[in-house]
Amino acid sequence: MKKSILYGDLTNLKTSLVQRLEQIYTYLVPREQFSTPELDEELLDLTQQIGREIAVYLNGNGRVMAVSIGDYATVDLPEVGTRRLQGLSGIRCLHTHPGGDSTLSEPDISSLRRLSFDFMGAISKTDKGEIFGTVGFLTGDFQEDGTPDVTVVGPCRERDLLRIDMKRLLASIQKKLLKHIERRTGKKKETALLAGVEIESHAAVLSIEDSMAELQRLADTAGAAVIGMCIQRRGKPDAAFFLGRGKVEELSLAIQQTGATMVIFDDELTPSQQRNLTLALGSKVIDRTALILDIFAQRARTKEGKLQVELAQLRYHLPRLGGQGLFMSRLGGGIGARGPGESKLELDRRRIRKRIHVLETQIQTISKHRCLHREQRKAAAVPLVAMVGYTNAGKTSLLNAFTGAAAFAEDKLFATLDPLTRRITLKSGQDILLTDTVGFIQKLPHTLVPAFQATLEEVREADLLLHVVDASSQQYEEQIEAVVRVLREIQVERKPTLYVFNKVDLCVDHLREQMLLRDRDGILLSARTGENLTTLADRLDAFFSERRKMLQLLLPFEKGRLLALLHEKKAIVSQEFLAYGIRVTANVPQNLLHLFSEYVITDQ
Ligand SMILES: Nc1nc2c(ncn2[C@@H]2O[C@H](COP(=O)(O)OP(=O)(O)OP(=O)(O)O)[C@@H](O)[C@H]2O)c(=O)[nH]1
Ligand SMILES: [Mg+2]
Repeated sequence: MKKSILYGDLTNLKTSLVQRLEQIYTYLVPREQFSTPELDEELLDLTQQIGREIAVYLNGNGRVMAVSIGDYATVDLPEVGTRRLQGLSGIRCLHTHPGGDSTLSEPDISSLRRLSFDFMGAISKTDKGEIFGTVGFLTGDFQEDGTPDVTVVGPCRERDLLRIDMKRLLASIQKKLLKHIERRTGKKKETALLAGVEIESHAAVLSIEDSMAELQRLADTAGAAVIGMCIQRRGKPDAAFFLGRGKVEELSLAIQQTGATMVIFDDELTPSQQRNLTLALGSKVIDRTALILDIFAQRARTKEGKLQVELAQLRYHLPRLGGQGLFMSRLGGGIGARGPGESKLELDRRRIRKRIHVLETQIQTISKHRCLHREQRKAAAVPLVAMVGYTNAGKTSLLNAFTGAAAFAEDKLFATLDPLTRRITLKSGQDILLTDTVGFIQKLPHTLVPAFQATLEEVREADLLLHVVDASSQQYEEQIEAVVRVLREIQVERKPTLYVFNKVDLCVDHLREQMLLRDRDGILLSARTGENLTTLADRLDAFFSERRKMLQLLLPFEKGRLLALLHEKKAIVSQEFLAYGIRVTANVPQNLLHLFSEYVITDQ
């Protein structure tokens, strides 16, 4: 089920109109086309009824990503504007003009430039009911001061605009833009085509379109520009080529036309599929796993993180070396060659096995150290709260907002790889440790799950999980589902969990807010604006105080340290110094109980 957020000015709109506006999310536009007559008709009819302009943002698959009402230029879209310096943004903007004039305005042109839209289109209806449109593109050339050149087609009749082959036109603009970037930065940017198979019988959590959109974000995060994609529906993937032969030929042609430097497959390829495809396509072929490994390699920070990534890379590449050794491993590498494992990938199999062994030993040693750390922490009895959640949900931002720490947050997938932990003192005096974790994703390849044991171990140890959800995402249900599945895999799905719906500043729909909380114990907040952060702190406080137990204790005098600990936790209800020790009534936090078990007189 899809949820639809409407952006912008919804004041005084009848429910029936709001519903119709939400239905716009169900429209699909073929990639070759400017728009469809049905979509144009509906947009213009709605515009007439509400007297405001409507803007629709479409992604490369022709799916509607966002709908905004009113002056679209002021809408701060979450997904737009993050792919600068990549050439075109992959986002098309189509909007209506309430009057009969479809000419592009100055602000239209300037947002086209600023956000590198694939195109900026405007449509309007004349008094006679005819639809006219205008569309502006970047040309791929630049003025002397660096301003991108723009060309405008129209105003002309809708049917003439529908004749433009958008796919081809945009591919040629993109090619030009990337050349320009290459000249300016001196770096050749990897350009990628994406390929995916929709398995007919498969009950996937994400639709193939959403899965491909996620793959595109992953590619983007890894630093490759996506210049096209192909999807095939099949009973099952082809054993030798993953795709059908016809599709492989089509891809090969697309590589020649677009000059793409690599193809990224949405699923894990077998070593032989990868080999066959590399030879058939004559270009670099990687899969989702290799792409994620590549991102992990770029972003691992701690020693353990780096070792884990190198280990996963070597394990992934070992069966792929095949008889062709070096040649394949170079072609099969990630985006650019980089990461801790990069130079080592060129070793031969025997040496790779040896290196794997060394890494395993090193990781074991570090993991033992961490155990020790944990033991110390248990003794210090500070409860651990672990933030889990889909990648990009805002976990790191929340940790920052909560602690003022400058942990690394950015609008990329997998910004955090290694667990980051901060100590926080709540109002009641209760200390907690709040730990950030790597984001989960749908289709996280199984082989990578153990590679992130470091993160998962923290989750296993936690007293409470904060499941952070991007409330502004259309796919939030699917994302929750994907996270819960991983939690189940590591057997922690029964841990006490508090849902934190983040980014409510981007949600304008209050019905949606109610829906989010309907059957979950949760809080709506915004790490960005700070809204409701104190509620979260209060909830944490309440959680840990509820988990206390009232005890009567008799502490020997020499256990003054334990008495001090109870004071520090504000746990003491009464205390009395007797001849043979101290009698204490205390509200002892759950996680400290083990320290007092031998001194309990009565528990209530
Ligand atoms: N509007 C808005 N944006 C937010 C909010 N919280 C986070 N963001 C943005 O969302 C993006 C992702 O935030 P991160 O904190 O890096 O997300 P994360 O869950 O740690 O991501 P990974 O480490 O990749 O799993 C960043 O661009 C943040 O600025 C919020 O409350 N409101
Ligand atoms: Mg993060």
